[in-house]
Formats: sequence, structure tokens, C-alpha cells
Amino acid sequence: MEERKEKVLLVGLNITNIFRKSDNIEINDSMNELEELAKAAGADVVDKIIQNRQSRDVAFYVGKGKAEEIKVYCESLDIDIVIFNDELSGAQIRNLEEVIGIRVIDRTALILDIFAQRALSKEGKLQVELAQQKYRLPRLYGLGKEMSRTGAGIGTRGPGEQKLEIDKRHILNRISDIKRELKEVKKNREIQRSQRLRSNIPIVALVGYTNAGKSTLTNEIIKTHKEYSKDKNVFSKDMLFATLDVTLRKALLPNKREFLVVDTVGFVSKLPHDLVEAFKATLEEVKYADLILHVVDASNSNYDLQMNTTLDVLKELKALETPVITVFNKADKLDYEVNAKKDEDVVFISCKTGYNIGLLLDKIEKKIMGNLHKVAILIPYDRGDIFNTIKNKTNVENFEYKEDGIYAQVILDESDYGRYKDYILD
Ligand SMILES: Nc1nc2c(ncn2[C@@H]2O[C@H](COP(=O)(O)OP(=O)(O)OP(=O)(O)O)[C@@H](O)[C@H]2O)c(=O)[nH]1
Ligand SMILES: [Mg+2]
Repeated sequence: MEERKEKVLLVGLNITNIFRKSDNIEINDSMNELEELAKAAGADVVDKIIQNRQSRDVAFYVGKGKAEEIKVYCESLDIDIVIFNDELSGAQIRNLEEVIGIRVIDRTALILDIFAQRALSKEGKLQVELAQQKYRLPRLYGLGKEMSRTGAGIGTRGPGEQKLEIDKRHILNRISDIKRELKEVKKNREIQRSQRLRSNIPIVALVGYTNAGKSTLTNEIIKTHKEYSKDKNVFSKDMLFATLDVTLRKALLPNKREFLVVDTVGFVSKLPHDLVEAFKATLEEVKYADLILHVVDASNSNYDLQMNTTLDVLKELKALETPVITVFNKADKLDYEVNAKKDEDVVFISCKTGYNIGLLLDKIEKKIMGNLHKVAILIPYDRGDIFNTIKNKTNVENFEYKEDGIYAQVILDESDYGRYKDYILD
């Protein structure tokens, strides 16, 4: 039997204060994105309401009068849930539910819900549950009878076997259990990673805003491999957060050397902080990549803001030193003549038509193989981690312990040459 879709009303606040940061995504775009998110969670979006205010109302977010209007409107349209475009406090949720009389959730709970439905790997599930528990903890008091139910639709679903229990002690216990389990998973991943680093296969990570085409591009790139078959394809779909788990696949450079492609979870503006925290561990793969492909949907009118969101997350991951090629995807949807720039590190492509995929592969090859540099390095003793990475990758055998660090003669490829330039002696 098919479940009836939950009917939702979306409510956003347009802060009209003159001090408002001008780099925010405009309210209409933000609400359209919220609509896509709600659809991705399986909801039937009935209408969107935007309220102009100078600031948020502390108790009711949109103000009590507006909340009362929303109640009447919801009754007339038989709405099941009201979704607010920003993160709400526990008190705001409780107050709004009391007035409106139906379930109220915020953008954060919505995103967490999508993640809860989509996470596949054990680690992904644990991370989402951790973020959910952390979200619920300070809101226990606010979660009234409507929210305290589990398994009651959007915003209440959990990825694990465990029901989310509305009891502080239980939540705290569960959080420490999850953290312990995650530590185990992490250990395994580190072992795998060090094996990979030793094997010396370059790693290329695809990052970018959700729906930019990272997974589609991954599938294009992995076709180059001799062992490629369709079942190696990663999941891609016109839907926000199609990918939640980091996947690794083999591919070949034009010069036939093997490399690994990492497809990652996409970003979205106002990504809940706990979720960023939770996914940092998974996204660590990006930090260890030799090259990042920053995939951008060039046809999106907010592509520059989306790029900034991605760059912010890369900064948080401390992955800004890794070389980047900016890949403007969906060139087929641009109605102006694309001027595939001379810039080495930028390329316009279309996964749909195959336009410039070959050029991109050439650029990847150049970037990760580049010129080899024979150099002397001096790594301070407190950066033994860096020394080990270089040692494993370049199979250096002769090194000396000097007064101010470890000295060695090594051969670095282009990307490592850039990455470790601070430690290279003239
Ligand atoms: N027109 C056009 N559509 C594309 C192109 N590349 C990808 N798409 C479509 O864009 C949608 C999103 O693609 P995905 O590859 O799933 O995007 P993603 O970046 O992996 O998204 P998340 O996993 O949600 O972060 C799909 O419907 C693709 O078919 C392209 O070059 N042109
Ligand atoms: Mg994807």
C-alpha cells in the first residue's frame, strides 16, 4: 500500500534589516531550495509563505499574529506539517506547535531527516544518528507531544535500529555509544587509507554543492578503467542529497596510470553544524586527496554562492592547500557561448553531452602527475605525520635526524610539491 504523502506548508523569514548580510541567498531562492529539500524528504509541498520582518521573533520566530494566521491557513488546506526555513529553538517549536496545532519542524530537522532516509553505510547511519541526537538534546523541553513521537513521518525518522528516545539520559548514553562505535569504524578506515597511500595511487576527490553532478561525473570518469562495468556506477539523481556515502572507484588517466575517484556528499547552504561535524570524518578522504575537482552547476543562477558554500566547508576541513580544478558542469544548459577559459585550473564540461570530458582528464593527468621534482625537505619534529605520509608515498629510504627536523632527499609529484612547499629547502 502506498503511503499518503505528508502535506506541508513552508514558511520563511525575510529579514529586511539594512544590516543584513548581502551575500545571503535571496529569500526566494532559499525557499525554492527548501521546497526541493522537502520533496527530497517525500513531502507534498502545498504552499510557501514568506514573512517580512526586521528580526526574528524570539518566541514565535514569525510573530504570534502570523502564527495564528498560519493556523487558519493550515486548517483550510488540511496541512500535516509546517516547515520553517531556519533553525528554531526548542521554545519556538513548542510555542508554534501550541498555536498552530500541528507538527512544526525546521530546516535542520528536515535535512537530518533526508540524511536519515538515505544513509547506507554503517558509518553514515551512525553519523546521522549522532547529529540527530545532538539536535534533539537541547530541544527536549521544546519537543511537545507532536514532536516526541518517533516514526511519525518527516523529522522523526532515524537511521538506526534504535528508536530515538526522548529522555535526556538515554540520549546522552546513546551519544557516547555512537561515538565509541564511530571510533572503531574510523580505525578501520585509517588502515585502509594508509594502505592506499602506500600503494601510491593518486586520489582525486569530487566535491561541490548538492545536485551539481558529482556522481554523474564520477560515472563518466570511471568508464576509463578496464575493469569498468555498469554495476560500478554510483547513484546519481536529480534530487538534493542523492549521495550520502563517500565512495571510491578506480579510473585511468590518458597515460594509463591508475587513479582513485572519490565521490562525496554534496553541500547545501545553512547545512546544520552538527551534520558538518558528523560528516567531517567521512570527508577526511578529501583532505588526503591529491587533487580536488570542485564541481559546479554552471546553469544554476546561484552558482557563485554555491561555490562559496563549498569553499567554506573545504576551509573547515583544512583542505584548502590541496590543488583544485574548478569544473563548471551542465554547460549544455547554458544559453550563451561558453568560453572554455585558457586558465589551466578551470574547465567547462557537460556530463550529458560528453563535452570536454577528455580535456578534463588531460587536466587531471597534468595536475596529478605534473613534473616530478627532486628536492630536499626538512620536516619539523612536530609534523611527523607529514614525514610519514611523504615517506610512504615516495618510498624514501635515506633520511637524517637533524637538530631542527627530519632531512631527506625525495622526488615529489606536482601536487605534493605544491602541498609541502613550506618544507622544501632551496
Ligand atoms: N543537463 C545536464 N544535467 C546534468 C549534467 N550532469 C549531471 N546532470 C544531472 O544533474 C542531476 C544531479 O546529478 P548528480 O550527479 O546526482 O549530482 P550530485 O552532485 O552527485 O548530487 P548530490 O549527490 O545530491 O550531492 C542529475 O539529474 C543528473 O542527470 C549535465 O552535464 N547536464
Ligand atoms: Mg551524488
